Amino acid sequence: MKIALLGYGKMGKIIEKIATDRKHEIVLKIDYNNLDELTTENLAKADVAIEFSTPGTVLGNIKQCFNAGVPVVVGTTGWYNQLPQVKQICEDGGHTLLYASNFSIGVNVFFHVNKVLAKLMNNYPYYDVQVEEIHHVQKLDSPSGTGITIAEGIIENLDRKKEWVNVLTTDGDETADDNIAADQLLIESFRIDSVPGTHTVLYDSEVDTIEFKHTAHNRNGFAVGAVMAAEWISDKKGFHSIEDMFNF
Ligand SMILES: NC(=O)C1=CN([C@@H]2O[C@H](COP(=O)(O)OP(=O)(O)OC[C@H]3O[C@@H](n4cnc5c(N)ncnc54)[C@H](OP(=O)(O)O)[C@@H]3O)[C@@H](O)[C@H]2O)C=CC1
Ligand SMILES: O=C(O)C1=N[C@H](C(=O)O)C[C@H](O)C1
Repeated sequence: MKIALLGYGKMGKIIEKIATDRKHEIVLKIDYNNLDELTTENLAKADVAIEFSTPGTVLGNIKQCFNAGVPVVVGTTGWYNQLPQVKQICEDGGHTLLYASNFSIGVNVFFHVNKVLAKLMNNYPYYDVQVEEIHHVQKLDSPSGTGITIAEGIIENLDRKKEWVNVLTTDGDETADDNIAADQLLIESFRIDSVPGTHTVLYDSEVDTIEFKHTAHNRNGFAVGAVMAAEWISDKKGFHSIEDMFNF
């Protein structure tokens, strides 16, 4: 397949390596320094685009892909309040998009088990639950997209939680959960050094704590999943999330 990379930072560079290893060809690489090359004509040379840029640039890039008629895999996070609008434009125009807050296979298994666990915990009301996420200090958005997906999975399945709230804890701060109502689910975000991504669900009672945790050792898992998604979506139409691909 011919692939356009929209965003050529930490993720774009690893995706290039994985895609090339899988015998794909990179026909376009866009970062902040060559935005003038992001034209309909150049995009149309690709079979599929993979978008890992920034929360502020992702929507414009998605629209460019729609205009060029190129299916797009979106990994960028921090724009999910716009999902309904993008879904509408995608479906009305007969375009193709797949998005995921996290493309790693391990995290998608985690998402599935998280929902099963949340349903089970309806039987045990003396446990409170919270989500923690740790990422590198360059991360622009909080909470992480993965943290939001985990929280949504809990809220859909655990009757006593109705909405999530986020606290970004920086060095030296104590956890500020005093103002969290019983029906709110805390997502606590930490930004530390170069951590690739660690997500934990904690069920805490007076007598014990259950910890359910995923630790990314590097970014390769995200990149492999994104290239697999590009392969999967290249012959499809419509608006898809990664759940459609894994089909657990
Ligand atoms: N869904 C998933 O599995 C994962 C999602 N992510 C998400 O992916 C996004 C990117 O992450 P990461 O690669 O670590 O971030 P980086 O900051 O390393 O890379 C972002 C890239 O986007 C480029 N860029 C800036 N403006 C534009 C534009 N208008 N069009 C295209 N590219 C542009 C930057 O260029 P320049 O450097 O020149 O400024 C840079 O190359 C983040 O939102 C992150 O949360 C990350 C990992 C996994
Ligand atoms: O910015 C990152 O690095 C990551 N972002 C994604 C997110 O916001 O969940 C996925 C992964 O955790 C790495």
